[in-house]
Amino acid sequence: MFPEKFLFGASMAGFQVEMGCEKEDVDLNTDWFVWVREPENIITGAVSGHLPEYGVGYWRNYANLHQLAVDFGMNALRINIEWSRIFPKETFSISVQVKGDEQITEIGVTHEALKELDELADKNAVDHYRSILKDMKDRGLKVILNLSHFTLPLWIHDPVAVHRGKSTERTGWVNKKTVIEFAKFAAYIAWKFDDLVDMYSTMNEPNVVSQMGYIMSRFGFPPSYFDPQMYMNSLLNQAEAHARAYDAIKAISKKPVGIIYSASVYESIDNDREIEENATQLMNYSFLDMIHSGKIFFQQREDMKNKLDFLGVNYYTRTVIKRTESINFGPVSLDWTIVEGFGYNCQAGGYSRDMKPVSDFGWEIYPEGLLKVLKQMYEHYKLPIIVSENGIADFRDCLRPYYLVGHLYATEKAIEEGVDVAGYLHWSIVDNYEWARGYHMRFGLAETDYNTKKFIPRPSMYIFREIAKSHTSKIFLHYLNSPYDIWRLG
Ligand SMILES: OC[C@@H]1[C@@H](O)[C@H](O)[C@@H](O)c2[nH]c(CCc3ccccc3)c[n+]21
Repeated sequence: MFPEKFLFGASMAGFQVEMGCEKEDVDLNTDWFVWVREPENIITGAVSGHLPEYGVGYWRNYANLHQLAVDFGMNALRINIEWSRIFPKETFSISVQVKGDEQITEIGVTHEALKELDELADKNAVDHYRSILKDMKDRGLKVILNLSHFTLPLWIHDPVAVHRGKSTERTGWVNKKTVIEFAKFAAYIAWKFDDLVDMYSTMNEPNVVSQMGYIMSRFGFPPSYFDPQMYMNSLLNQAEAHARAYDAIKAISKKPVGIIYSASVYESIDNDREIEENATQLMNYSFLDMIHSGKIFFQQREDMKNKLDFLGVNYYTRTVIKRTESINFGPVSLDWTIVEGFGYNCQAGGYSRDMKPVSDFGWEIYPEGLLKVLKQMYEHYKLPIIVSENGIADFRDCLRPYYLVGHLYATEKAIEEGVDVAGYLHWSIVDNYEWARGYHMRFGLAETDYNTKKFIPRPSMYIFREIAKSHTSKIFLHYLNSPYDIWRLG
């Protein structure tokens, strides 16, 4: 059974759902807004050519989406506040007390600084986000507020300039100054919204931002510039930014503050335990260790430890690896590589090499991996966990019922085996703008009609409601495993 207070909900991101109704709802001031319409990216196929301003329209029709959540058994939603909407212009001029330069160990945002930030802030955006969060609360939904979800204000990041190798100050998370500006933003959000927030997350998937930005530079994420040193700097700066934002929020709020991290389970094709441990350490633990134990690779930083009250774990599928001759790039060296035909690397709409079904996105259905990763993460950090993203791109909703039951069962089983899981947030409640893939990928429990902005619940959404109401996934186990024999969770 799921605990009485278990959070059943969904996650969303501002850039992926807000725009779509009126012209004035469009936020022109982010790196992603510019990136997805950059001609080079569209012509080369790096991005879909779809534009976010034709999307869900949540900025205007948030009440419908919140009511849909309530109607289908949800008691929580995760959304983020777009930094660029609150501060469309730079905040460098606001002075705060900063200790350290190479290593920023403390940032003091005084009340004076908050009032000055209030002068710069877009008051309509502040008020509008307050209406959105208040509407969630009024309908009995818990508010899980994330601050940064992939997008950065254009005054922080010029993705095309970086992509072209041009010299610019606006290098996003690679620039140390971004740590200070993010701490100001975090303090301001806590100051203006704390009465409407139940839990904070500082950022979504810092590891993905760095990996897709500076290593996997052919997957359409800004700035798609292969540079291992920039990869490392962006990771380290995001870890420091999290720690300073954690302190800034805690100076104002008593609510829990965590981070949302993209995790996978790393399985060797030939039972090579050593490379599984190496991959898990590098990909799942190395970033989070920085803000949990203060371990920055081989250095200890007291100002970075104990900066997590909970962990948001985003899990979609596994990663199968095999040993290789060590590959050294910059500060990182790998003795493993990813094997095609499993996990994220399958043929869309087909089957994995283990004959497990694969989504429209080419991701293998592997709920066993969620059970494993929840147990690994809890064993390693002993922190409360929320499954903050889990879902499948499946326009026809023919795989999602199996995916949903399998992963909710994995979550329920983890709880029964002693893991402190406080919630499950599906990705996502409605179809939305899928970054470099635009509207092609449909992750919604409900289908989005992008013409009418109506949401049509898919069959899976009724399954979600029954599980949320009965507080167990076991009512569906018998019906939703055998045809595909997807999982053996024991
Ligand atoms: O791709 C589905 C979702 C995105 O829509 C979310 O914004 C993002 O938080 C998120 N992360 C992941 C797993 C890592 C990943 C990110 C982007 C592309 C491919 C894999 C999947 N998703």
